[in-house]
Amino acid sequence: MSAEPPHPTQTATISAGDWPAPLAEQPLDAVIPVPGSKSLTNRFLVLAALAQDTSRLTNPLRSRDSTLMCEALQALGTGIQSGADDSEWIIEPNPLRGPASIDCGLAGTVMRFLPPVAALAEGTVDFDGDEAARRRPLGPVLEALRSLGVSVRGDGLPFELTGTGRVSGGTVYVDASGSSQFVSALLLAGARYDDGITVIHEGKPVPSLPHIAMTVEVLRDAGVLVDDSEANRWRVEPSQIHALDVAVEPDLSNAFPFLAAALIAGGQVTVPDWPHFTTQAGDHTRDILQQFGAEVELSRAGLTVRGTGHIGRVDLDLHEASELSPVVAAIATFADGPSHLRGIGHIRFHETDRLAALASELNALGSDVTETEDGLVIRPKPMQGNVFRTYGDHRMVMAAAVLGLRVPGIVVHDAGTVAKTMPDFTARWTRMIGD
Ligand SMILES: O=C(O)C1=C[C@@H](OP(=O)(O)O)[C@@H](O)[C@H](O)C1
Ligand SMILES: C=C(OP(=O)(O)O)C(=O)O
Repeated sequence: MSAEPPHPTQTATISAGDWPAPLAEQPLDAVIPVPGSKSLTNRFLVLAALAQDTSRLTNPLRSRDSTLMCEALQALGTGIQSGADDSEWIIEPNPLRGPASIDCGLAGTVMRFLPPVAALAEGTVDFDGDEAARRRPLGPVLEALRSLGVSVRGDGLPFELTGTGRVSGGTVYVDASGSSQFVSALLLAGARYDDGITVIHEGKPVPSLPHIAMTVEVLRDAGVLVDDSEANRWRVEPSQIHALDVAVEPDLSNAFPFLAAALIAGGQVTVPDWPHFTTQAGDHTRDILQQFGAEVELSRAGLTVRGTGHIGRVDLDLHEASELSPVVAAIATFADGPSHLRGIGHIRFHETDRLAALASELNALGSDVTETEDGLVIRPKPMQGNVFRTYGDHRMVMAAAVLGLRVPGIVVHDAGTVAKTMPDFTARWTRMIGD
């Protein structure tokens, strides 16, 4: 990531890495397929590395976060290759071993999911990541591993973990109010611990619960017994993990800005292959866009969103689907009155402090946005072009693209940072507008 430029007071100038967000000159009419889900791809990779036999993953996401996950698992001994064609990966589990160095980049799924896996390796594994990743919370996962007898030096990135090839397992107490990924991480590896694992959450409510439901679902599909019948308590029985042969669903959170575009620019956008049953938090897209005033139709063709010419104000609790917040905030700047986004205090520790970043960048365009303890209040005002800083956050790029549909002259700084989950986002976006 390059340094953030100051906000100019006049027309923005364009420098390397900047992307002038295109205006929508006419209503949209586009069908936009989106690549595989980050959350599913990285869970499947972890389970495949811990499985008893070779797995096949079809339509995996190819992006910075999934590449980092592959490289980390390979460093621990796992074999990962492209299959017969480019749309599949073959994953061959091997005994996990150190010494290894793991680069987590800025990926929450890598920095949280892999310490409990590395604990099963024999040898020392050191972890680090982007500068911005060092401020992302990790302590509860490392503390839980320590309570199971694993040797860990450090409380966040960078840290070092030394495994003996096995983990006793048992009950751990975790405050997962900072991230659902703390729970998912321990559950994913827990089946391979001698006594399995029981995770008990103690603290304020856990955010992003659909992501834990996703973890439970993929474990069950791999033959693992999971009890999630009680709130804030998850039990994973010790067992083998079956090899996987799975197709990854499209990433519904990455589909969200494309579908939102129909509401902002008018016309319609369809994302094909929308699953009719899914644990992805991105499925909240349907309800959110409807609340803003769009027409939403799930059919054999996929999910179609049509603009109605009206964008209504919303009062939304996004605790379950917090990764959608940046694009929701962008939509709200065009609404017919003030909107309130709640339940997302923890996104201050996502890729960046998303509440501060959104307030700063939207206000620089002329909107009136204030931060609350757990969200944002957005009072729409006329906006004009400016540099839109992205803080290494892929979802800030997506939010800026949505704004640029209607606000001329938005220059998205460091747009390449969107490669965290969608390297060809800007090309797809341009295609959607030109279609
Ligand atoms: O487990 C996962 O794949 C994710 C869980 C969520 O994290 P938080 O619980 O930290 O919000 C979500 O926001 C993130 O994008 C992906
Ligand atoms: C919060 C996000 O990512 P991560 O998996 O790095 O937590 C996100 O994708 O919005």
